[in-house]
Amino acid sequence: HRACPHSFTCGRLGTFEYPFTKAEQPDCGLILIHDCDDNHNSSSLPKKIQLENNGRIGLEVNGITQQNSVSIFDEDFHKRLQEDTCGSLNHNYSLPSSSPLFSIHIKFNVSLFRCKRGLNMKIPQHYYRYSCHDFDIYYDGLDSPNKTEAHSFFSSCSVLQFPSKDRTDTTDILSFVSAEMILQVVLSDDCDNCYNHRGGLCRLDKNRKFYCDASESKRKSTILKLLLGLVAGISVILSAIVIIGCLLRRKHAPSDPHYQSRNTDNNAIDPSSNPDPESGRVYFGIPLFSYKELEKATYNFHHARKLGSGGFGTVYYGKLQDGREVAVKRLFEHNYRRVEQFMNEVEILTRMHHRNLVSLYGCTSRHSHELLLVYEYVPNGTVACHLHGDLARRGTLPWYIRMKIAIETASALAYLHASDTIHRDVKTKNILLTNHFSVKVADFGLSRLFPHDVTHVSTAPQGTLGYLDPEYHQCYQLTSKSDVYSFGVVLMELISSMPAIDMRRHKDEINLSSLAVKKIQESALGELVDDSLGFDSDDEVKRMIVSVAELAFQCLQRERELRPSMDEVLKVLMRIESGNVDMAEHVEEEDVRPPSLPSPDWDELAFLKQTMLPTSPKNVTDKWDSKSTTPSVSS
Ligand SMILES: Nc1ncnc2c1ncn2[C@@H]1O[C@H](COP(=O)(O)OP(=O)(O)OP(=O)(O)O)[C@@H](O)[C@H]1O
Repeated sequence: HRACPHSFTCGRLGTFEYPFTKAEQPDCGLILIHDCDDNHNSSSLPKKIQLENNGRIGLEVNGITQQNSVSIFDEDFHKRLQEDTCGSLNHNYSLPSSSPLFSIHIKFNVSLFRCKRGLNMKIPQHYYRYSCHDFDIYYDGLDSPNKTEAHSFFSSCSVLQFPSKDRTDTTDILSFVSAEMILQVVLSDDCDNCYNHRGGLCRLDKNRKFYCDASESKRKSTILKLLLGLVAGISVILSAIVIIGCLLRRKHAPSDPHYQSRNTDNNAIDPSSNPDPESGRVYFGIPLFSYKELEKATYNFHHARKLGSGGFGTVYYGKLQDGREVAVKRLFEHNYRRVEQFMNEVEILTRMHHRNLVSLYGCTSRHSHELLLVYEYVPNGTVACHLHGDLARRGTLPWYIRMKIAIETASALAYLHASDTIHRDVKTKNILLTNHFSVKVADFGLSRLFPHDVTHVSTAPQGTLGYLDPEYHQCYQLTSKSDVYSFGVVLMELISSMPAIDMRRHKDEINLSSLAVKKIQESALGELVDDSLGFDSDDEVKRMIVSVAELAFQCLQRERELRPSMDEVLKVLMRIESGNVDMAEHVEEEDVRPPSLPSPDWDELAFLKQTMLPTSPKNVTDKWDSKSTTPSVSS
C-alpha cells in the first residue's frame, strides 16, 4: 500500500481521507467512492458510494462534512417515499450490514411510532399523525431528545427509525423523514489502532477475520531498529573512550571547580527530571490537564483528528479517559505574545458561563511542554459551514432556525458585553452548532477585558476581514459596538447565505456589508435573500427577514454611536421573532445577565424597562434616504 495517497480529491466534493478511497484504488480504503475522476465538464457524473464490498453502488454522495462523515442521497428510498409513502414507512430504514472493520451510523435518526388504526387518543404536544390504510404513524415534529414519555405513551405501538436531514420542526412527514442524510463511519477498535497507531491498513482474511496490513511500516521499523542498534553501539564505544580519557586526566591533573559547577547547572534545567508535574492541579479554578493525557486523547495529535485551524493554532478532536468529547486547541508557538493570549482566553472563559458560549474544561499550565486549551466539543460544525461551506445544502437551514441562531448569538454577545468583555472576532466561523442547532459562540482568543471607567480600549486591530468595524480599522479604538458591526454582517449572512467576503463578486460587492447596504438602498433586498427561505411565498418569513435586514442595516452604520447596543439588538430580534411588540416582560434573565460576574452597573430592572430600539426611518423595502443614516458602504 505504498502507493496509497493520504487523501484524494473527488471533484467538487472536496478532499476525502481513509477509510474512503477511490473505486480505482480499492485496496487503499474500506469504502469506495465511484467516478471521482470524472470532472471534465459541468454535467459530470454524480459520485456514488459503495458501502459494502461487492455491494450496491447506489447512494449518491453530496459532500463530505467531517473527515469521517459523508452526506448522501438514497435515490431509491426517495422514489419509494414519494410513490408509496405508507409502504416505505412500514419498516425501518436500513443500511447495508456493518463490516467487522467499521460501523456506519445515520447522524440524524428520527423515531416514528407505528400504531394500529383508530387508537382514539389525545396525542402529546408537538406530535403529528400521518394516516395509512392499516396503521397510523405518529411523530414528534420537534424531535425532542427526551423520548421516555413518548415511549410510554405509545407503548402499544412499534418504534421505527428513519433518517432525517436535520432536526427541523415540520408538519410534513416527507420533509421530516428524508432520503438525504449524513452517514458517520466509525472504525472498529482494532482497525482504529491499526490505521492510527501502527500506520497499517485494515484487512479481512479469507474467513473475514481482521488483520492489520502493516507490512511497510514493519519494514520501516526494522530499518529503524537496525539504525538505532548501530547508533547505540557506536555511542557505547565512544562513551567508553571518553570515560577512560576522563579517568586518566583526573589521575594526572588538579580538580576543575568551574567544570563541576557547569555540570550541576545543566542538571538543574533538565526538563526530563520533572516529566508531568501539572496533572490534577487547578489554575484560576479550572482543572489543569497533563500534556500526556491530551496527547493520548487526541491520538498523539493525529492529523485524522484535526477539526480545523485558525490564526492561533490547530484544533483537534479528542476523547478524555472519563469519556468526555473535547476540542483541544494547540497553539502554534510557545512565545510570549501567545502565552499572553492563552492566559487571557483562559481567564476570561473561566469567568463566563452562558448556555450559548462554548465551555472551557481546562488547559495545560503556562510552564507545560505545550499550551493547550480543552473545550467542550460542539459536534455540528460552524454556522459558516452550514451557510456556505461543506455542510451547506439547499433548504436545510430554514428561516426559523436562522432566527434562533441570531437570537442565541446576540444573547451570548449581550452577556459578554454586560460582563465588560468584547468578543473582537464575531463571525459565522466562530458560531458553533450543537446537533439541535443551538448556538455555542467560540474563540475568545482576541477578547480583552476592559475596565468600567473607559469607553474604549486602544489596541492593534485584530479580527477578520469582512467583519471589521470601519471605525476600529481607522482609529484602532475598540468598543462593544465593533462586535455589533460584525454581528450586522452575521445577520446579512443568515439572510443571504453568502460569505462575508467573496473575491468572485464585483469589486464593489466583495464585502457582504457593502453589497447588503447597496441592495437595501436600492430597495432590492429580495435579490439578496437566499431563495430557499420562502421570502416570496411566506408572508411571515418575509416580515421577519425585512425586519432583520433593517436591524442589520442599523448595526452596519459607519458611525458607531448610531449603532444599537447588543442588548437592544437582542430585544429587537426577540420582538421580531414573536411578532409581539411588547416583549420586554419576556426577556429571560439568563439571556443577558452575567450570573457569575454581575457588573456593579448592571440594573436589570432598568434594562427590562428600556424602550425598544426605534425602528429605522424607513422600511428597508423602501428607498433609503442615504443622508440620514448611511452605513459603511466601503470595506
Ligand atoms: N469547541 C469546538 N468543538 C468543535 N469544533 C471546534 C471547536 N472549536 C473549534 N472547532 C473547529 O476548529 C476550527 C478552527 O477553530 P479556531 O477557533 O482555531 O479558528 P477559526 O475560528 O476558524 O479562525 P480564527 O483564528 O480566525 O478565529 C473551527 O472552524 C471549528 O471547525
